[in-house]
Amino acid sequence: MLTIDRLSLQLPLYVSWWKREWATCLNECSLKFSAGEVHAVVGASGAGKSLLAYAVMGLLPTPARLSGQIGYKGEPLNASRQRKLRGRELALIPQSLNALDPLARTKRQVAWAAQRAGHSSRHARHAAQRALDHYQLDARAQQAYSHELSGGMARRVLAAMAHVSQAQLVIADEPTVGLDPLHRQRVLDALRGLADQGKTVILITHDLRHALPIADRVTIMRNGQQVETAPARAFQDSGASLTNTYSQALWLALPDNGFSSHAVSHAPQTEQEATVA
Ligand SMILES: Nc1ncnc2c1ncn2[C@@H]1O[C@H](COP(=O)(O)OP(=O)(O)OP(=O)(O)O)[C@@H](O)[C@H]1O
Ligand code: NI
Repeated sequence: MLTIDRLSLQLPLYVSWWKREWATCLNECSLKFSAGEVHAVVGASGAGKSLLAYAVMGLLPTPARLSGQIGYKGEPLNASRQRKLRGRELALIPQSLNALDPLARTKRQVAWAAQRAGHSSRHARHAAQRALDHYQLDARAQQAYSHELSGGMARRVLAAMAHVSQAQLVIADEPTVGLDPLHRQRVLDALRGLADQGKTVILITHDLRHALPIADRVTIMRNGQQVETAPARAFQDSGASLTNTYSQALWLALPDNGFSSHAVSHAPQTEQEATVA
């Protein structure tokens, strides 16, 4: 469905106002995402998760140096295809709440997302209403402008927009940050539901604990590199079937597993270090 092959990304880093260097933000990432699965991409802040999402959607900042291949349904996903499919076949629930249009009320904004996906305007209004109800956005929230919404409400509006897009591929970038447990569960269940309908769902999160119950596979990222891709069931007991010490440390650091956060910060960066350690 979606294949990422040796994707590397460098972005400019201004070491002083006249001197620009290129910082490697993604380093030879190769990933495959299949229809019908929730594939979680998990890593600490700055690991490169959002940039991976932007690279797939064609929303990287410029200038950027990108190498490697991205394929979608067997064909290269180039810039013109990304433009054509974005908001239709490819949907992103962005991490930043600034993605909401400050000049449109909630309901209109969700209806636009549905219309963009190809619904007639009447259908779009219905689809928007269903999605808004699903995410428990009440009449007041539906009439509100984005600055009048709480962070958690705004995040649910973004989820509703992705929901109405009818996309084949949904990338949800930290979709549950700031949500209470009930709403978090609704969003996660909705993502699982999309995968069960045969769609491809990429769940980006720093929280392995929330991802595991709905994920089929998990990719752990660190410092722009993909550390390991494993089935979600590998994250159990002592994590012995995980091949990488950092993935194991992330798993063991979860509160129910002994809470050894020391292990995460001291996990070796590379396999080479792991052998040395
Ligand atoms: N527009 C940009 N220009 C330069 N560097 C950037 C830009 N956006 C991100 N970076 C750098 O790329 C790295 C990865 O960023 P990214 O946003 O993908 O991390 P992330 O894994 O999504 O983190 P978080 O969990 O905090 O959202 C970071 O070191 C960040 O500083
Ligand atoms: Ni991010």
